[in-house]
Amino acid sequence: MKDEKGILFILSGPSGVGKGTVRKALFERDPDLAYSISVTTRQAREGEQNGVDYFFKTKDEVKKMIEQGEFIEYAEYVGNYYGTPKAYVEQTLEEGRDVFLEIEVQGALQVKENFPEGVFIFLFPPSLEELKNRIISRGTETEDLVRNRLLEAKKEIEMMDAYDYVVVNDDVHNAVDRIESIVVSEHCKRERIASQYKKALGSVEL
Ligand SMILES: Nc1nc2c(ncn2[C@@H]2O[C@H](COP(=O)(O)OP(=O)(O)O)[C@@H](O)[C@H]2O)c(=O)[nH]1
Ligand SMILES: Nc1ncnc2c1ncn2[C@@H]1O[C@H](COP(=O)(O)OP(=O)(O)O)[C@@H](O)[C@H]1O
Repeated sequence: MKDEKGILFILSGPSGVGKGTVRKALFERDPDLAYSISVTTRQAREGEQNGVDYFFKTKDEVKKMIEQGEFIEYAEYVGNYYGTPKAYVEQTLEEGRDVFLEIEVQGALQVKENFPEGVFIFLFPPSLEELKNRIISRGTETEDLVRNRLLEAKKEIEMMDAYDYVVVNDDVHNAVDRIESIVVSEHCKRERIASQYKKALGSVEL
């Protein structure tokens, strides 16, 4: 086990902005990062796997988990529940690994209350028009749901001042570069690197 706890990063932003795409590209580059798999009541999309993309549960199962305090945060989003299981996040941070949450804005604001030391990153679309194109091109939503998600997106963008960082997702590689820089600077800020050097200095005889 490492001496220091990992850092909790919260990647948030409107549906369709590219959170999933950017997070997957980031994890390919940095396999030491840990991803917290959320629980949801929504239907699995084609190709999605239980326990990989989400833990797919019924409404009753999720309500029970809420009652038993098993979530760090949860939110109802376009008719479904989404929540972050507490045990995995706490245990993984204790082990000294950085954990990423990929969640919508209401949930991110709840995390801020319970984990103020978390690092909050808002992924921003190059434009609302491009956001709409991305939701449509993904082809997972009906016309009504696209509209609901865009209405939600407008409200979510208004909340971006509550975040520590705003990253524009114009290009996936650029967005991942920016997020990697944030991870490095947060580690420097917490002097984890400096404290390792201090220990090494202490062992040198002058
Ligand atoms: N609050 C909260 N939001 C989540 C969680 N997991 C996923 N979400 C968000 O819920 C929204 C809808 O997710 P999903 O149905 O998978 O659609 P997509 O992200 O637009 O592909 C997205 O903004 C997700 O980031 C969670 O555990 N808690
Ligand atoms: N930088 C980008 N440029 C162009 N298309 C993108 C970019 N990032 C993501 N996309 C596309 O936008 C759509 C929505 O991305 P997704 O990762 O599912 O978003 P979210 O998880 O935020 O809902 C997908 O079709 C994805 O391939």
